Amino acid sequence: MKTILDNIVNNKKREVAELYRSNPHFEKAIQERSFDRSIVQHIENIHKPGVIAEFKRQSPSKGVINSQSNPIDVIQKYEKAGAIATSVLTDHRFFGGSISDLTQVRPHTNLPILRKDFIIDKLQIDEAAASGADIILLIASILTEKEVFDFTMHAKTIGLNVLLEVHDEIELQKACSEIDLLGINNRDLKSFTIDYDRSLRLLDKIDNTFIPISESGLSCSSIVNDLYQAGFKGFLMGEKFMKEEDPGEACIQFTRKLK
Ligand SMILES: O=C(O)c1ccccc1NCC(=O)[C@H](O)[C@H](O)COP(=O)(O)O
Repeated sequence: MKTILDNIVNNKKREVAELYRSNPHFEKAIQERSFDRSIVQHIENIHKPGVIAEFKRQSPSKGVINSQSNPIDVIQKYEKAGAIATSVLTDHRFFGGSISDLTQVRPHTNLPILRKDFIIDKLQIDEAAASGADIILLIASILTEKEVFDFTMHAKTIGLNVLLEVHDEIELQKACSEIDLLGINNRDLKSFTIDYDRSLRLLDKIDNTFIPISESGLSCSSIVNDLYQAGFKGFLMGEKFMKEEDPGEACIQFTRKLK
């Protein structure tokens, strides 16, 4: 039986084919990119949990989360809250986002921006760089080890940081030394169940050259503080903020409780 993730990837293949057909020219925008927003430096300079606050309108697991908020307003408040980076979901069909959300917010924030999407082709990496992203997400479960390596090298060549998302030890074996951030997803992308202990169990197995990030289903400051004490540096959080009428304010309130 097909999972949601299979459907997302199949749809992504159609979108990538369409992108190729449109014959985009990303080279100039890539050459003109500025390289002043490294999440690696940000994360090493703060001495508390680093929140990567996400702009997310809807999701396969929760349906519509927030259809009202404006990405610029939200992300400016995320910055005020002290987030170390922001994540912008650019998938339209399943998450209600778009690449124009990314291009829109770029001039209005100094935060490093993660393009949160399902990357299956190098052209999407070029598109991310040309549209203002500083970081891309690679999801180990939908890529081969070779693709993880090739896409990472390509992203690094054009000045992007790479967050590799894994869910178990088998996926962890696809990591290559050039990635910057290693994300452990607490959400099982097949069943959508959340298990924070997954982060803790896998943490010991992570090479200490990677910056460990705990992703998804995080809503409680005490859990984030505990995961930070255990060794996680960054925390990718979307729904906790986006389900509120004022997501930026929710982020401000949340980050005050981190230590
Ligand atoms: O969020 C989902 O339902 C989802 C389903 C299938 C694939 C990916 C999915 N989420 C993408 C994400 O990475 C999350 O938006 C991100 O980790 C933040 O999670 P949360 O704090 O639980 O909104």
